[in-house]
Order: sequence, then structure tokens, then C-alpha cells
Amino acid sequence: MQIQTVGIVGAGQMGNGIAHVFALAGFDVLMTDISRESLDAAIALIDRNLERQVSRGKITAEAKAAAMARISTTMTLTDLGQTDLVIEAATERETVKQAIFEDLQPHLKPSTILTSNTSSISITRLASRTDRPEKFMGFHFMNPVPVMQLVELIRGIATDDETYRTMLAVVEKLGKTAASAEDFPAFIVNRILMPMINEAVYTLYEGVGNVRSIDESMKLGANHPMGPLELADFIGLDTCLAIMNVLHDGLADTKYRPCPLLTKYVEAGWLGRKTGRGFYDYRGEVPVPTR
Ligand SMILES: CC(=O)CC(=O)SCCNC(=O)CCNC(=O)[C@H](O)C(C)(C)COP(=O)(O)OP(=O)(O)OC[C@H]1O[C@@H](n2cnc3c(N)ncnc32)[C@H](O)[C@@H]1OP(=O)(O)O
Ligand SMILES: NC(=O)C1=CN([C@@H]2O[C@H](COP(=O)(O)OP(=O)(O)OC[C@H]3O[C@@H](n4cnc5c(N)ncnc54)[C@H](OP(=O)(O)O)[C@@H]3O)[C@@H](O)[C@H]2O)C=CC1
Repeated sequence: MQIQTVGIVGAGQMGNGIAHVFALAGFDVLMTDISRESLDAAIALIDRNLERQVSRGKITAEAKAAAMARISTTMTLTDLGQTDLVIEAATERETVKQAIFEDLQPHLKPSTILTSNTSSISITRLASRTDRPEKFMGFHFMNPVPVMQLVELIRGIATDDETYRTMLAVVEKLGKTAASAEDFPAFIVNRILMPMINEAVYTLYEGVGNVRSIDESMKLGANHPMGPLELADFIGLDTCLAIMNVLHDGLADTKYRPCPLLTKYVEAGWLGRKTGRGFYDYRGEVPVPTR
């Protein structure tokens, strides 16, 4: 199936990055969110990130203008019903995602493919609540979307071959690389990455190191581009906790127990970069460790 129009639900850090790469690759993008401010902020951020690519000689000013012209926004979720491909990139909560697909369903054209950018939640379970589990897939981008090469493709138990082939072709058109993962909690990347981040929080909780020493150790000692706590702040601590809970519940193994300190930060509303404070405080000129 040929994909030209793409609907994106959720204009947070992932939604805006996904809109950016789709528009640059020539797709027409319609983005929605429950908050007008989030939509406006996403458009401004896409503009800034495209401009950075222009100034670094990665794309032309014409390509930037054409990409911006291909993105439109709406506050009405059901407007996305006529698109060829829907990518749900709302908050990592199963009830939120289910409600989005349920609300959208009566307005969808029969051929629309539904996907979720979920970091961890069962694709089979999300698909089973829709009228088209065979046209439903996990479509997992990495943050920051314009920079990271990988996209995980996750087939639910009912996903058909045509849908899978269509999504492989979309990933190719985006100039990215697909990795196929089976539909088990948190798939491949987060199955491996998130327990490491959780362990870094335990390392902090137990006083083995402070925020700075833990991050420096992993940057200089293991050549990670960001330390695990800096990366957790970058992903969003609410998302990290949600993924650990899916691993813990879904695999029923205590090795996935979320660190109580991670829970405490989320309860405080210290969700990382997006709220201005997490393991670092971003409100000043330079990030300052909070422990
Ligand atoms: C939770 C999940 O479900 C799954 C996940 O996503 S897990 C998280 C996966 N992501 C990671 O692990 C990211 C780890 N961090 C990194 O790779 C790097 O720190 C980083 C790429 C984010 C930034 O790299 P950096 O060298 O410190 O910064 P910087 O020099 O500003 O950026 C590097 C390049 O990316 C570009 N860039 C960074 N953010 C960008 C954005 N949002 N849009 C466009 N370009 C961007 C910069 O322009 C720069 O481009 P050039 O190489 O052409 O100069
Ligand atoms: N952060 C990351 O590194 C990665 C995240 N993901 C996944 O991507 C998804 C989004 O994460 P991320 O962008 O980081 O989260 P954000 O919190 O940055 O953005 C989520 C956005 O969804 C909006 N939203 C919430 N409910 C609805 C709804 N019912 N309809 C439309 N929009 C809604 C939120 O609005 P409001 O702010 O008003 O609540 C917010 O703008 C999650 O499933 C996450 O697991 C995948 C890969 C990497």
C-alpha cells in the first residue's frame, strides 16, 4: 500500500520529531494533541531543529520550507481518520492509548494502518481493541528522532505481511534502519537499556555514587554519549518508570523492580528535561545535579 498522508497523535518530544522526519521525507503530516500549546510548541521546535540542519549544511533552506509547508495541526482527533497511516505518540499509558484508538476507529477509512510509538506496551493487546489488528503495528522511534538511525518494527500476533512490508518501505523512505522485534514487554532496545538506567538510579539510591560520578563513569568508562541519569532525564522519568512497570508486570521478575527513588522523582513531578528538573536541575544556565 502507498502511504502519503500521516496522522500523528501527541505533539510531545517524540511526536514533533516524528513529524519532522516524515515531512522532510515528503509525506503530508497532520498532527494533533489535547493541548493547543503543545501543538504550537511542537511547530516552533520543528522549525528550530530544521533551521539547525540548514545551518549545518545537512539540508537546504528550500527543503526546510517545503517540510514546514507539509505539516498541519488540528485539535480534532477524528480529522486524522482519512490519513493513510496513524502514528500514536501520546503519553506512555495504556488507557490513554486505548482511548485514542477507540475514539478514532469510527472515523477511519478501511485502508488506514494504525501504529503506536509505545516504548513498552503490548502491541497485540492494543491491536485487539481495534477493528483492524491485522493492520496494526508497533512503530518505535528513538529520541531524538531526527538524529537516531533505528526504528523498531513490532508485529502483533495478528499483523499481516502486507502491513509489515508497507511499514518497512516507509522506514526506508525515511532513510532510517528497521529492526524487527517480537511483541514482548519493552521489545529490544528498552528491554536492555531501561534496566541499565534503573540500575543507575539504584546506584544513586544506595549511595554508591552521586549523579555526576555515575554519569561521568559511564561516559568516560563505557563511551556512552550521555550518562544514564542524563539520558533518563532526556527520555522523561515518567516514561522510564512506565517502561519499568511494564517490564516488572509483564515478565514478573523482581530484577525489573523500579527503583523507589525513580518513583519518588516522578511523584514529585520532577520528570527530567521536559519539566525543568529531574536528576539535574535545568532551570539555570547549566544543568546542576539534584543529588
Ligand atoms: C525510551 C525509548 O523508548 C527509546 C529511546 O529513544 S532510548 C534513547 C535513545 N537515545 C539515545 O540514547 C541518545 C544518546 N545521546 C546521543 O546520542 C547524543 O548525546 C545526542 C545525539 C542526543 C546529542 O549529541 P551531541 O554530540 O551531544 O550534541 P550535538 O552536537 O548538539 O548534536 C549532534 C548532532 O545531532 C543533531 N541534533 C541533535 N538534536 C537534534 C534534533 N532534535 N533535531 C535535529 N538534529 C539534532 C545536531 O545538529 C548535531 O548534528 P551534526 O552532527 O550535523 O553537527
Ligand atoms: N521519550 C522518549 O525518549 C521516547 C518515548 N517514546 C514513546 O513515545 C510516546 C510519547 O512520549 P514523549 O513524546 O516522550 O512524551 P511527552 O510527554 O513529551 O508527550 C506526550 C504528548 O502526548 C499528549 N497527549 C496525552 N494524552 C493525549 C491524548 N489523549 N491525545 C493526544 N495527545 C495526548 C501530551 O499532552 P499533555 O502534555 O497536554 O499531557 C503530550 O503533548 C510514549 O508512548 C513514549 O513511551 C518512544 C521512544 C522514545
